[in-house]
Amino acid sequence: MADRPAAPLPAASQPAATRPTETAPSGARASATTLPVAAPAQVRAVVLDAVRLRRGRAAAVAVLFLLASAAGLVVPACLGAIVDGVTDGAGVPVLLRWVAGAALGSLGAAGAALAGARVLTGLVQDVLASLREDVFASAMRLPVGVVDDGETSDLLSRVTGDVDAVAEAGGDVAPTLLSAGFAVVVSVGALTAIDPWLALAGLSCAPCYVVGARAFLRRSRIVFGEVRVREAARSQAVLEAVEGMETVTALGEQEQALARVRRRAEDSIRGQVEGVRLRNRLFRWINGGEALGLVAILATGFVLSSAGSVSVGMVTTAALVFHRLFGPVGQLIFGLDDIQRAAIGLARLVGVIEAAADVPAARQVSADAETSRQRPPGERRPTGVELRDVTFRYPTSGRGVSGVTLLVHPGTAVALVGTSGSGKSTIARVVAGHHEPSSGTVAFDHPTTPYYVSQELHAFRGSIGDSLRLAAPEAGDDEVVAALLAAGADWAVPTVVAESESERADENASADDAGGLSAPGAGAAPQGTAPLDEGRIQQLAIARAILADPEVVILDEATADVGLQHRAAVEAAVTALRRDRTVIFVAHRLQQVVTADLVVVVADGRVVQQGTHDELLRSEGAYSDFWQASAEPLVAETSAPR
Ligand SMILES: Nc1ncnc2c1ncn2[C@@H]1O[C@H](COP(=O)(O)OP(=O)(O)OP(=O)(O)O)[C@@H](O)[C@H]1O
Repeated sequence: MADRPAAPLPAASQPAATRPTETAPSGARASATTLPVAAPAQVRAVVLDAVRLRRGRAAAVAVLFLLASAAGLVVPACLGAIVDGVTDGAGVPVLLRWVAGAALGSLGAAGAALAGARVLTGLVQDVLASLREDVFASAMRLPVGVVDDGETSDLLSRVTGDVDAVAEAGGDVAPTLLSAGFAVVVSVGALTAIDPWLALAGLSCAPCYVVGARAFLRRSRIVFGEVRVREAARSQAVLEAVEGMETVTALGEQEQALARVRRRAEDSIRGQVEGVRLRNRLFRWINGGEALGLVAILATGFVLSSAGSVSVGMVTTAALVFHRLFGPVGQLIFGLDDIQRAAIGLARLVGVIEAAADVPAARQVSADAETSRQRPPGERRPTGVELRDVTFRYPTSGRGVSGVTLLVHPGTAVALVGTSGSGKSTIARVVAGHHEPSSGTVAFDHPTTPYYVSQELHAFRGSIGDSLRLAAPEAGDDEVVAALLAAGADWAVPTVVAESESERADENASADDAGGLSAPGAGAAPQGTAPLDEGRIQQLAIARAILADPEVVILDEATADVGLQHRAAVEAAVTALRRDRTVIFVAHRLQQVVTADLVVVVADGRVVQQGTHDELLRSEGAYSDFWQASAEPLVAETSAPR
């Protein structure tokens, strides 16, 4: 058997008692939300690592953008030569050669830029995909309260909104940033080659760009953040008024409701006007810088050409080289806002990874989790589990389990039974990897990812599809639907289908809507008609586990907290989850125990009996006592301090 490489912690199911990372890791700043935001150095390290792993493609991008910038210089150089040719009275064939050169140069530049952008887009998408996987895998190890605190839906907003912000910036801004960067370097080089004074004159625009960009960035985050807040408040007021129409009408408060909507709409408009003003101020700085640089180049060129050190054609080339920077530099400066948003998004994403880094679950296990999901179901390898002389004590109470030895054969189900506080959940959590044994070993037949489902009920905010995909980020709609059906959550299928249709509609809408105003909430996923009851919440938790497709499942009283009316549905879901897997379950009802291949009786932190149900019934001991007492539920609500 292979020693457990540190067990994972499916986020959606971890109990409060084992929340190990409520502190931010060093270097990560705790945000107002539960999850930390990574420090810039951490973000840089993650991005550089990702690029280093793809250094071939990164080098290709650099070479292509460099080529594009260099080829782009051919056009102004040829135009300068044409000016000189005309001045010197060159013939038409000579001038046509320069025209052809300019055409070839622009074609070459466009081709190289296109190829560079293509490779870059693939690279960015690839980096993002692996980042998103890392974030999901990390989220799997985070405690449920951290994953979603019921208020802010922080994790879901990170893996959707932040990934989108980074993807947007990666797709649109990164090519602009790179081409502008290379264009600036190559152009300054070209101007220097013509005459260093011309390069210096061109650089006179830099202070305007720097001052304008700094002023913009200082305010943009606040202003555009405020715009978003005010827009949300306006939408909220509209929604409240519409949803509460009957109450508003009954109380005769229509005027107040309308006034509130009007106030918030005006607030929102004021915010947007402020945003437009901010952009206009930036425009002024950019245009001022461009005018200054161009005038400086022309003036310097005039002096130089009068002195005979450069030709008029060369000055023309210099002016055109400078002019061709207007587009990319302007785009770059206006893209700063997106870059900033992407940087914040990245810091929030890396924050999730950093938060999970302290959880005692190794990264390799997350990789295992993904591997186990990618296996075709028929090829799932049943995995045995062996605990040898395992001891674990809670530092705060000194209680726990000791000397636990237990062999779970591949594909079998083991029930842990015992009175309250006897140590059943502790054994389950040790196998799940939530607690590292202070002595003894937990070993699996082969590296695997046990999936832990607790009795804790947690209704995720956000869409059902997203909440299921926490266990399997790349799962398609059909897989999500299959998991829901397997868990008997047929009721959720129409919602998930509507959610993904609405997401597609949103994507199409945002593709059509180039930065325009879309109706608030347009395409929002239809919400369920009623809040989820505990039975449905637990069915979703089990569907999530089915989607994760683990080889070993640990069920810690998964049906304990659902009401009697939901028990049958949840137990049916549990039966589907258990199929063809190795299962360790904490039983709280005798009826569940008879379904186990092995029953393990725990008392006072130790295993006191184990065997099949029939064997244990035949022998005297705690188990037959339980049956004789026929207590229902099995776990007496007694003693045991926590
Ligand atoms: N987070 C914790 N911190 C300190 N002590 C704990 C903690 N969790 C459990 N214990 C103690 O460890 C012992 C074993 O608890 P455990 O939860 O494993 O029992 P259990 O058999 O699962 O009980 P129940 O059926 O009530 O859940 C108990 O004495 C309990 O008080």
